[in-house]
Amino acid sequence: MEALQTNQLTKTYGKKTVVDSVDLHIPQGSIFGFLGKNGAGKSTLINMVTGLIKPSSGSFEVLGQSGDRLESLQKEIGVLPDYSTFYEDLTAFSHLNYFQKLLKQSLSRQDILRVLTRVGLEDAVHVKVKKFSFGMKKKLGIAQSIIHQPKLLFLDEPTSGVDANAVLNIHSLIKEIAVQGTTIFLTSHNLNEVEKLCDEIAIMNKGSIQTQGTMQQLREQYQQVIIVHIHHRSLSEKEQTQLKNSLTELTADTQIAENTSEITVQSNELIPQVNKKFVQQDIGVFRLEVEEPSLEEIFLNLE
Ligand SMILES: Nc1ncnc2c1ncn2[C@@H]1O[C@H](COP(=O)(O)OP(=O)(O)OP(=O)(O)O)[C@@H](O)[C@H]1O
Repeated sequence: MEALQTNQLTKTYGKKTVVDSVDLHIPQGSIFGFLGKNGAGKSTLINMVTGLIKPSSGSFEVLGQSGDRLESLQKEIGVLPDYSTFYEDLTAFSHLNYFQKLLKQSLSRQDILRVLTRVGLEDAVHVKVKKFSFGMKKKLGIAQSIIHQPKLLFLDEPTSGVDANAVLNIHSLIKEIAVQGTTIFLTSHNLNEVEKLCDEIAIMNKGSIQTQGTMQQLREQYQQVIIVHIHHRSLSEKEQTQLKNSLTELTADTQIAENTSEITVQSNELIPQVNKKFVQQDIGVFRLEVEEPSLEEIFLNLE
């Protein structure tokens, strides 16, 4: 069973198709990263699969149940929307307490305090939400989305607007929740965050899924060249020229220098052959580092 599956899911507004025949398969227990430029259709897709808006066509299943019967699954799903609204006159504690009762949970005072501590709001338990900063509201939104220990958690931009320390805390919280078996659907414009946290990534563009896979699969699919940094023994100018000449047929670009050289090749298979050229010329290699493209580079090169 998959945590979420969409089949040709589509949403149109008038003549504009903002989500176009999307097929997504999200395995249970994964941290799934969902990316796309502003206006790509991410929130619209999330709003459909969390029951906020109705699809124009297509279908979806959440935790093995048809999307038509989403009400029965509300206790299994947690959502941190792109902007949360709160009862400003309630304290953080009262807010969560009210919310857990809405979800028909029976959490003790200690349970609620534990959740507030987990998101880093232990010093604001009795502070009214209207006095909260943006980052504190974000943390309260996360607390609200996890209070009932959902099996599937949608986090839309969980770290935007929070300070660096809180970002790290939220990242460890996300990993911890995933280890406990919750599937996480993470939308973020922070590509480093997605690269660091997610098992699988989908990139949406103009309503369609442009690409989907693990970071390694995306690298293989979109990597245009591979840059290898080779740290070697000191080379004389003559040796540098000889080495450069011997590498011409293997490499797209070579930057040979006295102690470290940068070799650009078209595929991974060429790396051992490059290494062999060093060995043949009796050039000891101390370290060989392969530079991999970041998700940011892949994302920026798409389209
Ligand atoms: N209720 C609506 N009526 C008409 N058009 C809408 C409606 N909601 C969204 N859209 C349009 O659908 C497109 C996708 O919007 P959506 O909010 O899903 O994008 P997004 O990928 O979440 O963007 P962002 O990263 O900025 O949050 C946009 O062009 C938006 O203007």
